[in-house]
Amino acid sequence: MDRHDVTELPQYFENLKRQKQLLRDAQSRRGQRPALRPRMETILQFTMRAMANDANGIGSATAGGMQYIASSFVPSSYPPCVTPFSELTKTPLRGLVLETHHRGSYLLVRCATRQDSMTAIMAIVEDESGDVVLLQLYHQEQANDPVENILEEGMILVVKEPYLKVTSDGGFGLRVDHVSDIEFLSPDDDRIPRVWQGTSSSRTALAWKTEGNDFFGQAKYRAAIRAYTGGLDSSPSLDEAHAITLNRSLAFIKRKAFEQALSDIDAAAEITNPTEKALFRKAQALYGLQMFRDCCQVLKQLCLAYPDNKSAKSEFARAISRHSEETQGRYDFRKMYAGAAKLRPPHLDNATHIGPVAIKDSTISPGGRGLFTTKPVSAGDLLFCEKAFAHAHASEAAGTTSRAPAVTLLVDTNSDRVTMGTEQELTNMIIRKLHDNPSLASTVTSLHHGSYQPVEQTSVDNRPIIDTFLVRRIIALNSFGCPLNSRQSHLSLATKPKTESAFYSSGIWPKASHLNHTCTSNAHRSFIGDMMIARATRNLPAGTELTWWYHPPPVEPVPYLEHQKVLLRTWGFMCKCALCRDLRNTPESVITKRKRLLAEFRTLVPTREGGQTRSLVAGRLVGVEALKKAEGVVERTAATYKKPAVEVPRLAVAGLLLVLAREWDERGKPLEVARFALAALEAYGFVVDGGNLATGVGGETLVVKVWGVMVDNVIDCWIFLRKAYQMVAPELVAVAGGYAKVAYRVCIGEDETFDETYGRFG
Ligand SMILES: C[S@@+](CC[C@H](N)C(=O)[O-])C[C@H]1O[C@@H](n2cnc3c(N)ncnc32)[C@H](O)[C@@H]1O
Repeated sequence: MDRHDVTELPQYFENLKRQKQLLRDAQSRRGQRPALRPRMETILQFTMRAMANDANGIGSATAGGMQYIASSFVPSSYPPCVTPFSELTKTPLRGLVLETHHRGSYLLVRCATRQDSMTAIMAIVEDESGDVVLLQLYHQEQANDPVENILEEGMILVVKEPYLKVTSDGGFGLRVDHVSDIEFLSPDDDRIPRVWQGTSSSRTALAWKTEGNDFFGQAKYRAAIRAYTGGLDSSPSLDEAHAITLNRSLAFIKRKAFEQALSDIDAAAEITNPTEKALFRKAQALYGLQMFRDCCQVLKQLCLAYPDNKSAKSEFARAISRHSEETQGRYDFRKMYAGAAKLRPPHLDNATHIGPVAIKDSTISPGGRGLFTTKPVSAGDLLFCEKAFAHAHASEAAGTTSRAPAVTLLVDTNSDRVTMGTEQELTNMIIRKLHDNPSLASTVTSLHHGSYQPVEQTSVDNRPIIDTFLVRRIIALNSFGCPLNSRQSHLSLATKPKTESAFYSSGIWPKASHLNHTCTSNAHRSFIGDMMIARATRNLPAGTELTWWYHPPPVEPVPYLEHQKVLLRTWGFMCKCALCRDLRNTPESVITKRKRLLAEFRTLVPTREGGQTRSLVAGRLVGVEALKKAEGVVERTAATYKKPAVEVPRLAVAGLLLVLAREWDERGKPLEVARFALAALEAYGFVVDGGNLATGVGGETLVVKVWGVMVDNVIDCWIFLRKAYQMVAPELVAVAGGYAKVAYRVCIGEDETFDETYGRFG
């Protein structure tokens, strides 16, 4: 939904074809025994390449000052290991064959080099015989963490059910796609062979704690957690266990592993009554999990027991604000804009509010679910305002600063799609969040995943199992591309030569994922940072299934199948809404005629994008004669539609009528402006009573009887009307302004900035 699908662009389609050929070539080597390469040579070569990559900035978003677009290839999906470790058999590297998942086996390896990171985190690893191979870990963490490496020389790992994959350069490496298929061993793990054992096993709990604190001080939270865990495994005294557990809880909080933090805090509370520090951390973890009511309770307890604790008081106030957003749906939108402008990534400190909606069996998606109203709502009403479960931001500076996540070209041979954006980063974020907070798993895994068959087991050896390919599939079918904020996108429509309808930033909003598609739509989404705001576009009775479009309905005349192609390829369905049904019954000759008329209109009134953008070519003046002719062209276009616009909106015609309204506005002709703006609204499917200045306005009212398709242009229609009435029918100004404000609220998400954008009136 609003993501950059570039599959059809020739260069990317070629890329997809090439990757599929590589895949076939690789698979033809399945079962071959690889020729392992000499140890020292492999290590040296890898280390030198990693150093060269460091020097060139590869692995960060910039390479040599140029924008660096990483490319990632998704292999054929395979399930994660679900077998307990005790039932796996150890295999040496020499026991592995190419392109094979070694089910029932595990490898014990030690990192023989530092890490290098591209889209995967890589290092050379060795087994106990000293044989070496390239290890490629996918989806472990954000690949560009400047502080902490995932792989360090000397680290010992278990690779479950190893997969020796042929790489694109014809070599091979151990590829790990599922985070649960890898286990990082602590230095005193008894699975570590004697030859690899260091001196650590004799360390005291206190020594581990000190090491953990040192790592914590350097913001190396993973390492700190490993050290604290070492301390807890080294027979600590009760006091030591309490201190280490609480320290580890803070390291978990820093890594946003809130559930693990909570379980540590609860464990510490079993040793002694919760301390001030413990209560504070509990509140932090609950806040992180967005459990604001529970968080408020803990903070209340803390404030009562420790009245001098100022941080507790301010945290309490913050948690109360979130709780009231959550329950009442009232937001400080200006503060949200300020947050989105300042924070990078623009992840706002706001709560989700779910309004009058509920999930039920869909009336549109056969066998699927949908989102329905639970009470009557009016156009502009808030349906929900949802915080992203995960949101990957491609900053305005994507590819220009080392910390800006690069846009990734993702080539997926499972779905035959090539996308450009932040899907890769989003996948990593979701996997990490689920891994660290397993109880959140079903929020994501219950989302629609088409025909993908995930493993049923959710944990093994007390660790969560996360199926990367399931997450990928869910992202492909449910994620949304999003702007930094919808107001900015709306404003830029006035100046940009081309309307931007796809975005590089992306996210998953679980509630929003339940809306099905129609081109006519009765709900609209907008964004501020990682918050999605969904509003009704029409007055709807209780029990109405809510829909919006995944892919915008065509504003240019296109044949039926061309419009369905994207829906079918990306989401696996064909739309049967009124617009699509009408298009299916429209003969090709009529489409051709509409195209011809549109071209004629463009020669008469040359707009930047044929009438679909909100601004005209600067400095051009169209003669009145041409406008009259253009009007005739629009009339002839409208005559090609059989059904009334209220049943089948005429989006292409509406855009052209708005262009004419704008032209007459520039010439200061209010009667014409009102005529064309109202005609444009009608073409969008609105039924408006009154307001037509040409037919006389004395004492007339202006009422929307039926709401039509809600696009940014609708705001303009009402703004033009307001302006026209200001000149000749002041009694209608406030009404037109009120409708403009509703349209603005729907399309932008809020109406607090309406006056700022369109000026006061009246
Ligand atoms: C984001 S999910 C929407 C919720 C989904 N129906 C569910 O059961 O969870 C997208 C999927 O819903 C189905 N879908 C959405 N709109 C549809 C429509 N107009 N007709 C048929 N299926 C639709 C398709 O299977 C699509 O891949």
